[in-house]
Amino acid sequence: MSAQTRRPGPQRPRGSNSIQASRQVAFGVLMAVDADDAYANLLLPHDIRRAKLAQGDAALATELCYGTLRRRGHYDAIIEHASHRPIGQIDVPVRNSLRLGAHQLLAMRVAPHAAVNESVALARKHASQSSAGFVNGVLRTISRDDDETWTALLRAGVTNDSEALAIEHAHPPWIVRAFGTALESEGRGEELEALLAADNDAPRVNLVALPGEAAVPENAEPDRYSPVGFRLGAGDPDAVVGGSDGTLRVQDEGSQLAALMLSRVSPVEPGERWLDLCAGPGGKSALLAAEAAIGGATLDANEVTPARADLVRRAVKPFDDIVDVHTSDGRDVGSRHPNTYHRVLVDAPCTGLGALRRRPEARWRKQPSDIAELSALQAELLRSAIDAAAPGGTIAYVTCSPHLGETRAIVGDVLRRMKETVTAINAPDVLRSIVGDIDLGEPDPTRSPAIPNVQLWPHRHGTDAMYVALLRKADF
Ligand SMILES: C[S@@+](CC[C@H](N)C(=O)[O-])C[C@H]1O[C@@H](n2cnc3c(N)ncnc32)[C@H](O)[C@@H]1O
Repeated sequence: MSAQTRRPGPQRPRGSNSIQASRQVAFGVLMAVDADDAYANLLLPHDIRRAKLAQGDAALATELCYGTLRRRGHYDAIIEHASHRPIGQIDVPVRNSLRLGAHQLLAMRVAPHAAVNESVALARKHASQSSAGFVNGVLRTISRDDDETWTALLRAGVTNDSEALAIEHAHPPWIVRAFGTALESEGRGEELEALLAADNDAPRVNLVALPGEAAVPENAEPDRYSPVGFRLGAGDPDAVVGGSDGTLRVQDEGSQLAALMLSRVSPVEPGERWLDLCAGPGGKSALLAAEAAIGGATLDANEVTPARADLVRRAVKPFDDIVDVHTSDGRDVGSRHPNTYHRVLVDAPCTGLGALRRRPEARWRKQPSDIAELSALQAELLRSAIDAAAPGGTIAYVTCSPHLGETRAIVGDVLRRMKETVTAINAPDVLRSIVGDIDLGEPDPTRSPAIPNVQLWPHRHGTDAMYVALLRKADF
């Protein structure tokens, strides 16, 4: 790692030039995300433990880090304005000191002198004495106005609505447009602002109690929709999960519903064979395995990346008598095992645009070009899943993205090209049979074929923006 990208070490004693441990940890993660493409949600908990932060300091480090990363593009635009320099021309440690300072000045109730002084100290320590003066000057300029005023200033430079929303809600404009298009396709374009705002709220930790193995704890708050999901009112989720032998797991409610829509689409016949084509790290495999065990079915869980296949093995450990884990390219599974499986899940690799609220930096990393690359793979995996399905079998196509290029475009194309082989099952009806009443968008009647799919949304359902389509293979 170069001197420019060096990450700060653990907690240091405080002094006139010292930096509070929470800021040190947050800054280290910002640096690793910027310079080494690290994932904040994986690195931050590790660094908090390493620095032995007490609970309050850990919460502060989390807000500093996630808050700064979520609004990074917004702060960059303000920094460029205040410094008259493109963000890409500011050294990595200097720009991250500035971002951290900007977040404290504009979005947190931190005393301005503390926000400025600690960012200056970070720049002095991780860059140079001269950069400390630059950071001081830029942050003092930023501190003269509040976030509302800066936002109005940035907005004054744009003329179209999606760019204005992008500035206000700190999302890249192309993502705002993609979300707008997806909502409009359900006749819900007016919900765009609520969706963008929901992406900026950290989600509460959601858990699943694997059916047949564990019950929702009595003191827990049951999920709004998932019959096996819950949240903890108090208590440490890690401790609850750790003490459960793998039968209580952290899992978004939307992911639970996607797995249950496949396992409960029809009564399970003993001896059924199920396939999870893209299983890593194994969250849905674990829930499918629990459901399979109850119904007398077996599960093949496939994952192309060996390290992620190991995570699947760990996730399905309570069910190792009925689950086999394989490490194949899912695109080959259909030709190798044609007409074999009664239920197939394709939880396709996707942009993850539906889970931006839990991956703070992700929105700034994604590119529109990711869609074209992924959609070719998604289509191949879905075709392989259809080949692998037994006659009369069910295929669930799932993405954690609402981008129409990854959802309806893929399913619509398959339905058109393979209309002799597959038909769409009414997914909203299947979901309602599991959860009761739920407010879902209507399929757009102007699109052909109209696909009765399910699109969940953070702002409406409190879940990740999970997409589910169910297909039935013809019974030749
Ligand atoms: C969205 S994730 C699946 C999440 C998983 N179902 C869960 O709930 O934990 C997609 C997975 O597909 C895997 N993958 C990517 N390309 C693949 C391929 N060609 N064949 C099989 N798996 C693939 C990725 O490594 C990733 O683990």
